[in-house]
Amino acid sequence: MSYAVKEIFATLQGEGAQAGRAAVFCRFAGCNLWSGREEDRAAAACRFCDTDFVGLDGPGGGRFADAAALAGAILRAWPGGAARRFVVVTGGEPLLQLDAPLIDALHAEGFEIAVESNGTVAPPPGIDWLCVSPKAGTTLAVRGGQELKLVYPQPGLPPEALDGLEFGHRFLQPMDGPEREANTGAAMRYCLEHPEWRLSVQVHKLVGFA
Ligand SMILES: C[S@@+](CC[C@H](N)C(=O)[O-])C[C@H]1O[C@@H](n2cnc3c(N)ncnc32)[C@H](O)[C@@H]1O
Ligand SMILES: Nc1nc2[nH]cc(C(=O)O)c2c(=O)[nH]1
Ligand code: SF4
Ligand SMILES: [Mg+2]
Repeated sequence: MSYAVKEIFATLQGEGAQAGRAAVFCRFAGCNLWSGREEDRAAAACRFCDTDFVGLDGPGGGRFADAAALAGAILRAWPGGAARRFVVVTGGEPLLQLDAPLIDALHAEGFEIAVESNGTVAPPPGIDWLCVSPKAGTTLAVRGGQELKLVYPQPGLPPEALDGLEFGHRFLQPMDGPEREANTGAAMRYCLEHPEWRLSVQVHKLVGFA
């Protein structure tokens, strides 16, 4: 299978339990919950997205003919040596494209593989760190993983609705947008009253990196 990739770049993970860790980000093009076009946002299943995942035109983006070609591009973007190689596969919705050949090729290059998913698509085996960020009104195809990261607040999806899921870490990530400050305060209050949840601030936006 070929892969449609918006961008590949190295930066620090800005969110969740791995925040601060060096990573190559591989952002796949396309999502099943929004076309990515502003004129479609109001009618989309996911309406608060902060990301441009349309097209192949970002830094390092393009169409990759096979897993070896994409894993090679990801390795070339890794700034460090052989130790602690870490790739964050995101999008768009990465589980529309991430498959066993790419997982095997990245593992063969020594990468630990993290995935950022909306949880509506069943993951292939072999992912080392699965972060699921559920979206109100959608049906989860995933019941567990390493990290649950709920954008907060979401009308129709209170944190309590996710009580039965099996994740090692639970984060509330304040919804960015015009209400970010108020949403951060609300998320803090929820975490204080429900200590099984922790706050995930999007460090890259605060510090000003990608
Ligand atoms: C752009 S998404 C891509 C991965 C996948 N489609 C998903 O939604 O999890 C990456 C992360 O950003 C979060 N996110 C998107 N828009 C956001 C916003 N406006 N404020 C805070 N987090 C946001 C998502 O919930 C997800 O955890
Ligand atoms: N620094 C940084 N950390 C991130 N963690 C998840 C991101 C994403 O867009 O999936 C992201 C991102 O876009 N930048
Ligand atoms: S599911 Fe993820 S990539 Fe898709 S629109 Fe929502 S936040 Fe953006
Ligand atoms: Mg982002």
